[in-house]
Amino acid sequence: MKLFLGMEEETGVETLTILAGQDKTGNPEGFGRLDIHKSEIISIVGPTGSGKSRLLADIEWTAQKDTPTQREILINNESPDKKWRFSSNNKLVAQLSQNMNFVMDLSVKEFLELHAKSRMVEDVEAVTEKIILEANKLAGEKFNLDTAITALSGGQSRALMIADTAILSSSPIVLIDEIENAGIDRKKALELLVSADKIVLMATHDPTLALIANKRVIIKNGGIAKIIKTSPEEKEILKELDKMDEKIQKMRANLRNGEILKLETLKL
Ligand SMILES: Nc1ncnc2c1ncn2[C@@H]1O[C@H](COP(=O)(O)OP(=O)(O)OP(=O)(O)O)[C@@H](O)[C@H]1O
Repeated sequence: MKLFLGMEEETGVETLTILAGQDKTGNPEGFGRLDIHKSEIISIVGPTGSGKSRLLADIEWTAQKDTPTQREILINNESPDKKWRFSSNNKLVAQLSQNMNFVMDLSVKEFLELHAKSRMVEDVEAVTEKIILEANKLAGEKFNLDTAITALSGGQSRALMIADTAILSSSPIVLIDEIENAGIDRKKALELLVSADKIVLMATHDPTLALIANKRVIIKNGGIAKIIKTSPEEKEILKELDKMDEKIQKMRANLRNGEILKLETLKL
């Protein structure tokens, strides 16, 4: 990717491996190992309290049988270097969640420039413009470089963070905890992250998101009960769900613009 030229990028993570541990009762998990590759999306599903966030936390901490689940995380087939655990500059994992607020008094431009400079980007201007372009593709209402980051809406902040993570962050792994109501185009957000060679793990209950992944991890009682490959039939279902989603999005936009909803929108 052109934008990465000249940056001390290349974190070199090809695979993330999860080696099975135990569930809350101490029984072994229902799988042996899971290898996840660059540009792959894995979804994580399971009831409330079943352990989805715990799995994300195990990955973030690169667990070495030292968490309640006894799982082990490998990077490129090896026990990860300590640098991933303790470096703030070279983080393995970027987290995206529903709650994202800025507290600094900066414009979007100043914020992105600061980050770009810290990443030693050569053409700061081109990169900041690219991020805002991509962020505006994800957000409902457009914003510009002069907008104060504290003035961004929840959806705009998340759009900005996702575009920033995809384009500027060196973290090869992105963990997403429930972005159902994030007020952004979630599908485009995932496409953007995956096109930047990230490994994406996403806890979700939304079928239009869960089925984008080629595999989904089923969590029960604190353990991975099984790993399901998304079937061709499910991919067909996803296409239909996307059509429904498009109609819902259209009506959402109509509502936002103060329009009266029309039955014909359903027939599009
Ligand atoms: N294998 C395990 N052994 C022991 N404790 C576990 C295990 N897995 C999860 N837990 C604990 O169970 C609790 C609930 O797990 P967690 O918060 O990950 O659930 P969740 O699926 O993310 O829930 P929600 O959907 O409500 O966010 C946490 O305190 C977590 O540390």
